[in-house]
Parts: sequence; C-alpha cells; structure tokens
Amino acid sequence: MSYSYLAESTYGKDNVKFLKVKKDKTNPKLHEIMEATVCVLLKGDFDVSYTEADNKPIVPTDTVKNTILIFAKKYDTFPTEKFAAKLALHFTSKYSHVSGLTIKIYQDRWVKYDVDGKESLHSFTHQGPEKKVTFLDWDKKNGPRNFVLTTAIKDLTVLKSTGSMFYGYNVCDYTTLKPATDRILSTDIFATWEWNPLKLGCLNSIASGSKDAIFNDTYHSARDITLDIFAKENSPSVQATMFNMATAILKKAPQVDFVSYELPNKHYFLFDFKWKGLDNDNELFYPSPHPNGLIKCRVGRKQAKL
Ligand SMILES: O=c1[nH]c(=O)c2[nH]c(=O)[nH]c2[nH]1
Repeated sequence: MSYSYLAESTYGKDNVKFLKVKKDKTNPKLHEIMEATVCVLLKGDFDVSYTEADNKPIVPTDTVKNTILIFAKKYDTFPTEKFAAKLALHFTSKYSHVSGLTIKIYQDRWVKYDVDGKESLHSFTHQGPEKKVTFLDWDKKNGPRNFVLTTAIKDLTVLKSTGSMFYGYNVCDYTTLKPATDRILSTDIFATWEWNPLKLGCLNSIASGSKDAIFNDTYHSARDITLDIFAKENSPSVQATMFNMATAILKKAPQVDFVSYELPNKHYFLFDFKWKGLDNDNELFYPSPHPNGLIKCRVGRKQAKL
C-alpha cells in the first residue's frame, strides 16, 4: 500500500510578460498599449506525472508561455477579461484532459500625456505600481456560464490631507489613540468586483468581445467612484468610506454582485512641537511605515423582495 496520494495539483507558467501595441486602423500612428503579466495554471488529468513520473499528459509550461504570446499577437488583448476568456476556451478545448484552469492578468497603467496641448498619439507615462487585475477560474465540466471572474484595481496609492475623522470608537484600559476630527487618510486601494455570469453572459460571448464595453465602463466607473468618494466625503472611518464606495459601484454595475475593498490605513502622525513652543496645525506629520491598520470588507447586492 502506498503511503500518500495526490490531494490537489495545478501547474503552468507565471510571469509571462508582453507589451502589445494596438494600432488604429485608419491612423497607424495612433496607438494603444498594454503591458501585461500573465499567469495560466492548468488543472486536469495530470496525476500520473506526479505519482508515476509519467510525463505523457504534461503540456509543457513552455508551451503555455508560447500560447499566451501567440494569442497576444493574433488577438485583441483589450480588455483583459476578454483575453482571459479566450485563453480559457483554448486550453480547455485543445487539450481534452485539461479540465479547467486559473488565469491572472496584471495590466500596468500607461496613460497618454499632452504634447503642445494635445494628447499624444503614441507617448505614455507609466503611472507607478497601480495595476488592473483580472482573475478567472473555470472548470469546463460546469459549463461556460459557471465561472469565477473578478476584476480589481490594485496599488492605487491615495492621500487626503483633510476631510477624514476617527472618533467615537471603543475606549478601554488599553486605548491610547486620541479621537481625531481632522486627520490624514492614506491607503493603497485594492478594490475587487465579482461578476455574476448569469447577468454577464457565457465565456464564449465574453471571448467574442460582446461584453467589452461593460468591462471597460465598469473599470472606469469603479476607479472614478473610488477616487471621487475618497476626495469628497468627510470620512468617519476607513470602514464607512469603503462601504460607501462598494455600494456606489454596485449601483452602477448591475452585472456585479459583490465588491470588496482591502485597504491598509497608512498612518501619518502629527509631530508634537510643543516642547519647542511651536503649534502644529496639521502641517507637519511623520509617516509611520509599520504597523498599519488593515481593513477589509466584501459588500453584496441585496436581493429585491418579491
Ligand atoms: O478608520 C479607521 N478605522 C479603524 O478601525 C481604526 N483604528 C485606528 O486605530 N484608527 C482607525 N481608523
């Protein structure tokens, strides 16, 4: 009797990077670019490769990498949700023993800038660590309407120098925090929206491009809503602000069922100059890299009462 069994497995290629230049059909100097990092991990009938050193079923990870690059060359990669659906349908149909897969695509944020008062046709600035992240998990036995698809904005760093408060919290013998009616609020935005396949459509329709406008509009709305509420609201807490952001995205995007936020509270402490006889009217702070608060929530859409 053998001592062990394979409980779970998946494999593929991570960190497959490409830069795609998409040229306008009528003006070949008018470009869009996508710099992306892709991870494709296959699931399926691969057990013997682990348990019996039989490599026959293995589609080499090198082939997975080549496929991603060939598809990025041959097909439209915008938006990344469509590109993920296209790859998913390919791997699960070309190889009958591939039962499913997970795909993660990180897209850098390159934005065109103005030259002589006009948006450049093909020159961009890189917007730092901010990424759009698409995640797809699909098992083909569940059918093309049953998948997990999420889109996220990650590492969009923001700070407001007023318009944030925090008071009225639980006070006990361990409390040293002073209530604040005006404080710095800073975070790295990580916002994720979960698509409902029944409202969005099947993988084939996503891969065909018929949902492109929904993906693009929702990405722009989610980003705008997040930045707008961050700026405009007099925030009572990170918790209340993130709930308001998630609710506004749910209102705007009917195909989305859940919105999650994961926000570090990046503290900036007011420096006390009293010992020097100086006032500090929220003008000089020192950033505290650690520890940081970490606040998460997942907000769902209430079902309408029948
Ligand atoms: O918005 C906040 N939420 C908290 O839970 C918390 N805790 C804390 O010390 N400061 C803050 N700020």
